[in-house]
Amino acid sequence: MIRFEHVTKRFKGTAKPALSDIDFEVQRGEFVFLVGASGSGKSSCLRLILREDLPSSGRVVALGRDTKTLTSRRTPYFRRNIGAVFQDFRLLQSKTVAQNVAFTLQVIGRSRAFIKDAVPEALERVGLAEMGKRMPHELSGGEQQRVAIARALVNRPQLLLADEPTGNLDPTTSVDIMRILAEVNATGTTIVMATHEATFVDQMQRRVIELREGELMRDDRRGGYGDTSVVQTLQPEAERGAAAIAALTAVLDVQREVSATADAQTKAAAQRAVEAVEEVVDEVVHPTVVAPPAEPVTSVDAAIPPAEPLPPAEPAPSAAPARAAEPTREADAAPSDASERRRRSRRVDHDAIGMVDRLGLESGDEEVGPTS
Ligand SMILES: Nc1ncnc2c1ncn2[C@@H]1O[C@H](COP(=O)(O)OP(=O)(O)OP(=O)(O)O)[C@@H](O)[C@H]1O
Repeated sequence: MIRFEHVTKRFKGTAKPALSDIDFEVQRGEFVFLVGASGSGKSSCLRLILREDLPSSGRVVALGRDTKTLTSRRTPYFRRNIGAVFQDFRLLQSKTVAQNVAFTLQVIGRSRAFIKDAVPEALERVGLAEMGKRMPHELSGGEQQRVAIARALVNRPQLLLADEPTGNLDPTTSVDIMRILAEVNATGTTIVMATHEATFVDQMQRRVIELREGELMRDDRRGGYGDTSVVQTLQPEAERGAAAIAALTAVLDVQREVSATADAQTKAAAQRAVEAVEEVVDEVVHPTVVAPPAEPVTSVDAAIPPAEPLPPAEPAPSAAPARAAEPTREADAAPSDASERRRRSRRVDHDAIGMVDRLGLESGDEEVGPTS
């Protein structure tokens, strides 16, 4: 799904690279936390995956595409398979909740029938089924982030990138967001999330990649935020059943398209296909699916079940010697002025350049889909 091969990223006018010789691989269906102090290179990693930047050396392969050989013209198509969520939500303030979610689909030319089904479905998924007509400023921060997640998911991306999605939220609201992300991951979407939130990282026990000053310090299959265990790079195994769930997601997509256009016989065939895949998925992955809590979430501990226990991992044959000795709790500190300025300028860029530029193409351009 994602592969970094000896990736170094240097920015003009900086003495030290933002990323130095980074190597890791993310498999389909994984949930990966990127942790590290402010300035350690987390956002740079996400920008490389989204092809908002290119590596200075090394290779970034995402969804089967080498981002260096992907042309700018085809990049918008590539990005359609990647949802992105940011700390500052980035909603279009002049549009309603439903219009925000629909906008991405309109930009990429989805049919009206598809949009009509997909938008309420996405809002329902994040618990905002009743709020489609509200304006963003009428929502709480947590609700705005849920809209942003619905928007990121509405086109059923294979990969969701989240850059500190709970950074502007209080702890209880953050729990809601993490629960939604855990549920999204349980339905097969790969998630890479940059975060400073030690609590969630410790509690969820997912894979943790730790960066420090642009270097990869730790890659733990089931890590905590401040884990100081021996540093090693592990080859992750495929998450159980993730491929099957991804297959279901794909079939449901087809079914939704079909139900908008096809005749009764085709619809019935699509329905049978869904049921067959659902059966397989249920058998294969049922134990790993995260069930939403029956009660409203009241505490961090009760909210997000940790990942299932793993069979003992084989030691990595080429385990690197320990480079990390200390947890990076300093990441909790407020971001520097420079970092805040950068964050703001990125936001302005996104709003100004707009989703149309990110995702839209001229008519007649060729579709570029993922190859893996
Ligand atoms: N466009 C840029 N030009 C110059 N330097 C940059 C640029 N973007 C990032 N950097 C530098 O690269 C390093 C890594 O930055 P990055 O934003 O990836 O860190 P981060 O871990 O995401 O930090 P934060 O948690 O504060 O968002 C920092 O030293 C930063 O100043």
